[in-house]
Amino acid sequence: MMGEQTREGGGTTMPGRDQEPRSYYVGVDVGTGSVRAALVDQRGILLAFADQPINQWEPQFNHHEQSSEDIWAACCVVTKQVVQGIDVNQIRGLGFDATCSLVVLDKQFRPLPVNHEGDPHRNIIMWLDHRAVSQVHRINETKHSVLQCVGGVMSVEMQAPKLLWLKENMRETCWDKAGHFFDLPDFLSWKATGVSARSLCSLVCKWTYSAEKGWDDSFWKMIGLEDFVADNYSKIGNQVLPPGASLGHGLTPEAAKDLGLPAGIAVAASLIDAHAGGLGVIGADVRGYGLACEGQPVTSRLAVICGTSSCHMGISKDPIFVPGVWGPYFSAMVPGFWLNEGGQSVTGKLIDHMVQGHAAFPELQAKATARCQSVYAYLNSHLDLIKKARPVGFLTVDLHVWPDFHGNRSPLADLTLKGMVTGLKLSQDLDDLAILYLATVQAIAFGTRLIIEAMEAAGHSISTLFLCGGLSKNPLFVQMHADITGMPVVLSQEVESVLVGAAILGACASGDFASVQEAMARMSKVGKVVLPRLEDKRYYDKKYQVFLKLVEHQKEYAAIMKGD
Ligand SMILES: Nc1ncnc2c1ncn2[C@@H]1O[C@H](COP(=O)(O)OP(=O)(O)O)[C@@H](O)[C@H]1O
Ligand SMILES: O=C(CO)[C@H](O)[C@H](O)COP(=O)(O)O
Repeated sequence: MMGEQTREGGGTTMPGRDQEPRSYYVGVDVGTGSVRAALVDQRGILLAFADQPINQWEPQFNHHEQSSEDIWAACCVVTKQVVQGIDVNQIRGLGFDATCSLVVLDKQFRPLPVNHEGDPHRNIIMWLDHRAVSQVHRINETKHSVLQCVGGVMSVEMQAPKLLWLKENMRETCWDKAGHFFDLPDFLSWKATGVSARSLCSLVCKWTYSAEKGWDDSFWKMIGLEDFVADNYSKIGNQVLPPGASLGHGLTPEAAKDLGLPAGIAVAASLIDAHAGGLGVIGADVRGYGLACEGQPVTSRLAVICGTSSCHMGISKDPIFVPGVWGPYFSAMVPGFWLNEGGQSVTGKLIDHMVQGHAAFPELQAKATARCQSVYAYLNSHLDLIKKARPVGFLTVDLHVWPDFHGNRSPLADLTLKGMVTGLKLSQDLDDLAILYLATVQAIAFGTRLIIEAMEAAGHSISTLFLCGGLSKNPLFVQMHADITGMPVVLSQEVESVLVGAAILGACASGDFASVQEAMARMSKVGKVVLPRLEDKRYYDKKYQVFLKLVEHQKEYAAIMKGD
């Protein structure tokens, strides 16, 4: 399935027909399920958008793989689409963001298999791959000081355990032959420019690099990856640049041909996708919306990027250590600020799983198709029908979900946790599916509340949420986040704000803006504010109490089963 849409930008007609000469930037966003590109102008207006799904393989449970060649080919398709019909000489810069997946290449930069089947096409261990459980346990047992900067506990989704897994499980076929391990955003900028410098964002957030102290030799030696120290980190990056910095001589002629762009245009050091979403939303001018954050520093804003997973990005002037929340990471998103990143590993993926796995899903699909609606739009209108006079959220008074079907990333940092549902009945009709969907959406919002409470207990002071990503297109998801956290939710003028973030990188690399902060202020804009229904607070406070009991009970069950 391929979607493409172009639309008018802020009162203009089509790109290129403006009276004023314009500068354009191309943003490319590689999410878990698809690659998207946008043509964006210097005001942050999206003039063209295209997307294309990408392949994923799950050869075994908890093993998730992708192909870097497949992803690059999709980047080329969508980029060519968004620049069709414009004068490409007006394109000033290109920025990439991507999921934090691990790309493995040999010494000649060719893909190497990360699987026992030996399929070299599948050379990416995806971020949500949980194959390295034993490795991450051993890494955490070292209690090395670098763990303080990942919330005290390293996640199995980070790169060090995956690298150790490759060394321990695929020594001859992968480890010994490998020449380059890239985070996916850095692979893309290398592919575009031939420059293998890594972004500070990926190395700091997923590889234990410190913006102030660099690599810590003792960590790599302690976990059994001393190989990297011996060759001065050449395989994982010994040249590091801030996101938005211009790379080498810009786009190479070969990549320019692939992407349909002029050779030599500026290409930026990239960002992880959640961080690009953060740049796309967090700096917007909120004057005139009556929001508390208008009179508060930018540190009162929490960007929540909700796609396959949700990432909760909070910034601070001084480092804040939040148990179970990644960071503090210096300058990994907004330069000069510390970043804490909370997260839920599966959110969009969980909603899809619950809906698609239900017995009434074929009926839902047929009815939604008949109305030319997405299944989510259909479910939302179905909930509106069955709620009668009550607020929709009250339909789940006796149905509760714990959402950690893929472990808990934050703030419990426990990959052994599982999903829970309580309140099931014998019915399996469409009403039942709609209410289960609602309870799942609510559970994800309660997870966000738990993360915010952990961040506030450690010193953050958050008043406003800025949502983006695929799930922010779902009005029920947005309203539940407002109601359950009690905070207003700001949605950007551009729905595809992650792409605005990627374009901000391209704009910075082009030199058109003096700083990331300046580009953020000019290019991110408020579209809509969704206020919490404070009258429902008591109900959600009670449901939150149940939510917390669920995990308490899950731990008790595990303890009972472990006992003699
Ligand atoms: N129009 C929509 N309405 C409701 N939910 C949506 C819509 N579009 C996407 N989603 C949800 O968003 C998730 C994907 O978000 P997306 O940002 O595209 O993910 P990723 O960046 O991880 O590829 C899906 O799992 C789906 O649940
Ligand atoms: O770890 C992350 C960011 O640090 C993200 O969860 C990961 O990159 C996947 O993102 P998405 O859900 O948008 O596909």
